[in-house]
Amino acid sequence: MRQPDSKRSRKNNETQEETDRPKPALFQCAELILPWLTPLELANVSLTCRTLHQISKSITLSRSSDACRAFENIAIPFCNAVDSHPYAYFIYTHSLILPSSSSSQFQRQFWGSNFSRIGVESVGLVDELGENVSGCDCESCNEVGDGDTRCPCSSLDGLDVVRECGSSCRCGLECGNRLSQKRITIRLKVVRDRRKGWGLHSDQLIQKGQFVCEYAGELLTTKEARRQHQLYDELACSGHSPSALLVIREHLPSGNACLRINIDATRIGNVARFINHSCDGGNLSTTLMRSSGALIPRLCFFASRDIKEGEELTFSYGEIRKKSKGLQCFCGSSSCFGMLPSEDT
Ligand SMILES: C[S@@+](CC[C@H](N)C(=O)[O-])C[C@H]1O[C@@H](n2cnc3c(N)ncnc32)[C@H](O)[C@@H]1O
Repeated sequence: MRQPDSKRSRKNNETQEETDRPKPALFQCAELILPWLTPLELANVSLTCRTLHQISKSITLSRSSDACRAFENIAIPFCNAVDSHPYAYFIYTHSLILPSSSSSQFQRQFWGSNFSRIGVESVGLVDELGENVSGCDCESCNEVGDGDTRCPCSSLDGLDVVRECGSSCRCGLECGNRLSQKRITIRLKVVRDRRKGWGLHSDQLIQKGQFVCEYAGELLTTKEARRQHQLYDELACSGHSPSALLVIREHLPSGNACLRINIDATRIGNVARFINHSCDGGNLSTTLMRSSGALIPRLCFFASRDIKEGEELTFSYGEIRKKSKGLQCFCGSSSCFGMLPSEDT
């Protein structure tokens, strides 16, 4: 039934007044402070009164809508149809970080509010005349302008490391040889599975060879990694959240030595920390990329075949050798070994 005009305009005025009315101080403070809280702190605060309960609810909703805390170009939502976990809590970084910087800088991170969407960084560069500059013009490169990947920086370094332009090149992020530095551009989602926990899924068709994401997290020394590994094993036995400590070995060109890289994304990482293992090698290939001027290579994921929208993204965590105790594997592939690979195997 249509409302009489006078009644409708009174209602509109009331709604407008409600929007214009200054929010109570408690409300304003809560909107600023609550997004900094951990899930447990948020749950405790939400029990104290109805207003804080409402704000906590909207923060939880906002957190579950973007696992990346607005640090990536696109939002990557959590989807859970199997239990009551709305999201997984971790501190977001889109690149590798040293533990020394993480300890002081990343104790807390703002996450979950209507105004938490920060400006997306532009990757386009302009020259002094305001023209768009594109293509590779790094110092070691004679070809300027076409932006393809023929720059000498892209030649293979040693055995398995691919080189990209980096801080020692004059080019910017628009360079065609910085494919893996442009952050995530593919639509993804983090989906809950009853047995494997969270997993990363594609939310669009991904073509074979496309860059998906890098494995970001804290770089640990081997001694620290061994200590953390032991701790995570103990925590896993008592039912704690899964860990995301990855060990990679780069074979050095001499062939006599290898560089061990330990990336721990358990506390601080990006969405790659949700990629589960598959015994058949999965649909992602891993490549070590070294940016020109950087000492440590980055571990990057590429589609090893065309991946359909909705498919889970997986890769092999490593070789499986016999071990009496370990986590059960639920990859579901016909070649499933029954157990997850582990550093100690
Ligand atoms: C890097 S995390 C992957 C994300 C994790 N599923 C989560 O919920 O955060 C690695 C952990 O995921 C679980 N996982 C990964 N692949 C699995 C598989 N094929 N079967 C069972 N659990 C798996 C294990 O608990 C493992 O320690």
